[in-house]
Amino acid sequence: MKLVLASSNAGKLFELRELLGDAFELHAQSEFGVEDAEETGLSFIENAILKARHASSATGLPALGDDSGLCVDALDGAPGLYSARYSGVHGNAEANIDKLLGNLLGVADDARTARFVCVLAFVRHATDPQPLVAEGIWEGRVLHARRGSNGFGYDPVFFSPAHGCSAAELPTATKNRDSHRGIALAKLRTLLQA
Ligand SMILES: O=P(O)(O)OP(=O)(O)OP(=O)(O)OC[C@H]1O[C@@H](n2cnc3c(O)ncnc32)[C@H](O)[C@@H]1O
Ligand SMILES: [Mg+2]
Repeated sequence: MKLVLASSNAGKLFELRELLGDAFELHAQSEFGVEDAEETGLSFIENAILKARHASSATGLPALGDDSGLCVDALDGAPGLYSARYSGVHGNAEANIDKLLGNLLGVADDARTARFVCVLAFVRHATDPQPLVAEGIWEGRVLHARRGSNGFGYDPVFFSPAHGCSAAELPTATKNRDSHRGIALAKLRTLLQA
């Protein structure tokens, strides 16, 4: 199946291509000159659907939207929906991490609980009244300093107790198997087969 990924994030594209394998031909929206959708929703679900509809409308192809982020308990769920632009500059992972660590200065390990959330939305066409929607959650906590260099975004400061290391210290295949995105995609595949 040929489909368009409604995202400009290279990290997402890389992970989703690995996850989807050969049965899907996943094209970045940039290949068709599609600009980013306005993320005006108040939830990951709303934004994932907005993104997918926008890309499908512009390309005429089925589309996959990914809206994701890091929700930190000590910060009332921030950066959450605004994870990509937490520092004020969209997509600046270094500045986003610096701001996050600054806001958690002095917060003890057991109060640094957090989770990665990913919602994937699939639309068959731009006005599809029945988008397929799947959510994945990955529990962990925010480290005091960066560890590792794999992955993207907040991976260097996200500690996964299940793995005993940061997300950026995991090989791609392990992150993809156990991450919020990997879990959401496994659920979406089940919905696609139903
Ligand atoms: O909207 P698109 O174009 O898809 O790209 P984006 O980077 O703006 O994506 P989001 O709006 O969904 O914001 C998600 C942000 O959450 C963070 N994030 C999401 N998944 C992550 C992961 O697997 N590892 C690390 N950080 C992640 C990262 O900072 C992303 O930029
Ligand atoms: Mg975005």
